[in-house]
This record gives sequence, structure tokens and C-alpha cells, in this order.
Amino acid sequence: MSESEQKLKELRNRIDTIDSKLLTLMSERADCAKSVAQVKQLEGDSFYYRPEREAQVLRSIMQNNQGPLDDEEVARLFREIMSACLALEQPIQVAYLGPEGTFTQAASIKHFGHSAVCVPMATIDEVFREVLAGAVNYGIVPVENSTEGVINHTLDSFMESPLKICGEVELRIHHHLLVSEHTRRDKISRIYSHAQSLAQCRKWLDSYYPSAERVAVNSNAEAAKRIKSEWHSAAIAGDMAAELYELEKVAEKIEDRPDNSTRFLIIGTQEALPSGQDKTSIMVSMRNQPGALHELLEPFHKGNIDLTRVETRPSNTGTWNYVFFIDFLGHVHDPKIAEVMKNVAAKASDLKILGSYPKGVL
Ligand SMILES: O=C(O)C(=O)C[C@]1(C(=O)O)C=C[C@@H](O)C=C1
Repeated sequence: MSESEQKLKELRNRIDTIDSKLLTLMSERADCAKSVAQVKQLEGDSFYYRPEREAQVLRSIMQNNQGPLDDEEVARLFREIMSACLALEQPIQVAYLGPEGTFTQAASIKHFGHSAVCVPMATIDEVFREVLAGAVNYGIVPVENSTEGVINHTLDSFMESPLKICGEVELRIHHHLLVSEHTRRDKISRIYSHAQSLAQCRKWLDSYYPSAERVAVNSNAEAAKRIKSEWHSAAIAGDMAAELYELEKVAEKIEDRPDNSTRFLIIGTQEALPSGQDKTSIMVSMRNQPGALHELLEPFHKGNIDLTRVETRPSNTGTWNYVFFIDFLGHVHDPKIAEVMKNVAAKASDLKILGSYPKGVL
């Protein structure tokens, strides 16, 4: 045996010993999670998933990490360990905006890990409905994109739903131009994608395919599926859809802005407890009078609260009423935030707290 072969053998023996220790520790951790489940069961607590605790675990792992793996990498590994532990306590089901291969599915896996069962739904409304009906434990819906702005349909769904937001997750969105093995690459005359994705790649399309017809479909995954039977069509979609439908990438990362990302919300019937770094989302109705928004935001200014987003939507109750969706840092259990909420409620015609939840970790 050469010297380097001997060295390799020794190193692999060390790795085997470490793996065996890791396995023992992971099994010990899983046993602990099973005991946690028993405690919850005894207390008659039906929520096994604890968003605030998961955020704390991941943050602390990232803080304690000394390398050489980077913080996000170790957090991803622990994300999967916790996902498996939670599945031992209770296998959870998550409804997402499908079909399979959408960015919302990728966001669901990023947030809940691979042990959660992801169930595709055809529309955002259906995601809300399935969660409310108790057919699944949680739902995940897109809410805003850094290039294209807010997803109005999601905001509108909150107007009619009693569901709570119990988490958020942000996903970097990379789009690719995809073709099937039958596509004539030099004859592409039609490009399918979701309207938002077409918009996010507008400049690239103007430069490279100025005369191709752009066809908006329900999802990127549907676009990927469609081109299988059309030799002159291409699709814009992400990695998951490319893999799922076995498509080839003609061009990668064609989004106009390199920092293109989408924020998703986790919805459920559960209220998340404070994690130490939280956000709150509220919906406020105001009569359309001069200075309404200014008046509404004054309590936040006085309380020195950081606003992270303000959106306006026409209300569905009266023609001239407006609904403001406001996100800010802090948890409603914090007395300072509770006081601000009291002051906002005094000014508004209606205030609905959509939820306080841990700030996205990964
Ligand atoms: O701490 C808990 O409540 C647990 O159930 C344990 C655990 C974990 O594996 O750390 C698992 C699932 C929860 O979502 C949060 C944390």
C-alpha cells in the first residue's frame, strides 16, 4: 500500500468513527423529540410543529458554527434533522401552490425540510381552503417578489380568511430557458411561463427572443409540462421543474435582476410564540380620507417600530375604502407592540392581526 493509500484509509476510518457517533447522537435526539411529543400529547396540545423553536435552534446553530462548513450549510443540515424529528412526532402535510416543480414547492422544502409531505394545489384559494378545512396542517403561498412586487391574490385571500401567518421564508429565484429533447432550438417561436416569471425576464427576452410569442400560464411547472409536446416552444422555469420534466437548459439564470427573490408565507390555524426575532403582519381598513395612511402610521413612528412593508388594496366592502397590509418587526406578545396595536385599532375602522411569526432564518 502506498503512503497516500495508507493515509486515505486512516482518514476514512476516522470518518467511519465520526459517522457512527453522529448516528448515535441523531438517534438520541430523535428519541428526545419523541418524548417531547408525549409531553405535548399529555397537555392536549395538538401543535407539534413549533416555528419559534425551530427558528431558535437554527439561529443558535448558525451562531455557534466555527466552520469549515458555512453557516447556511450547517443550518440546512440541521433543518433536515429537525424535519425528520418532527415527522417522528407527527407527519405534517403542507399544501402549496402547485403543480409539482413550482418555486412554492421549493420554498416549502426549504422551510419544512424533506420529511414534510408537500401536497400540490391548483390555486392560492385552494391552499387557503385546504388548511381551513383541516385537510392539511399548513399552507405555503407566495406574497411578494423583489422584482415584480406584491402578489395581490394572496393579500386578497387574507381579507376573507381567518387563517394565521405562522412563518415566512425567502427563496432566491433563478429562471432558466428550458427546451425538451424534441425542441428545434433554432425555431423557438413561443415561450411559456407564469406571468410573473415572464415579467422578471422581460429584458432578457427582449434581447434574445424579441419576436417569440410570450404565453402566460398558471405556473412555471405547467409551462415546463406543455413544451414536451410542442417542438417550437420553450419554457421559463426553475431547477425543480427542469429536473422533474427532464428538460435541458438553453440559458441559465436569465432573470433581469440577479437578486431576484420571492417571499412566501406559512399559513395555519396556529399562533407562533415569540422567538426573539419576530415579525408581525396586520390588515387595517380605513375610510378614504386625506391623510389616512399618515394617521395610521403615526403610532408606529411614536413607538419606534420598524416597518418592513406597507401595501394598499381596495377593500371588498365599500367602493372607497382601503385596506392596508402592514408588516413590522416585533411580536404582539411584546407589551410595546400591544400598545401600538391598541393605538392603531383606535384610528382604524377595522384591524386584523394576521400573525406574529419568526423572521425567516435561511
Ligand atoms: O421542541 C419541540 O417542541 C420539538 O418538537 C422538537 C423539535 C426539534 O426537533 O428540535 C421538532 C419539531 C418542532 O417543530 C420544534 C423542535
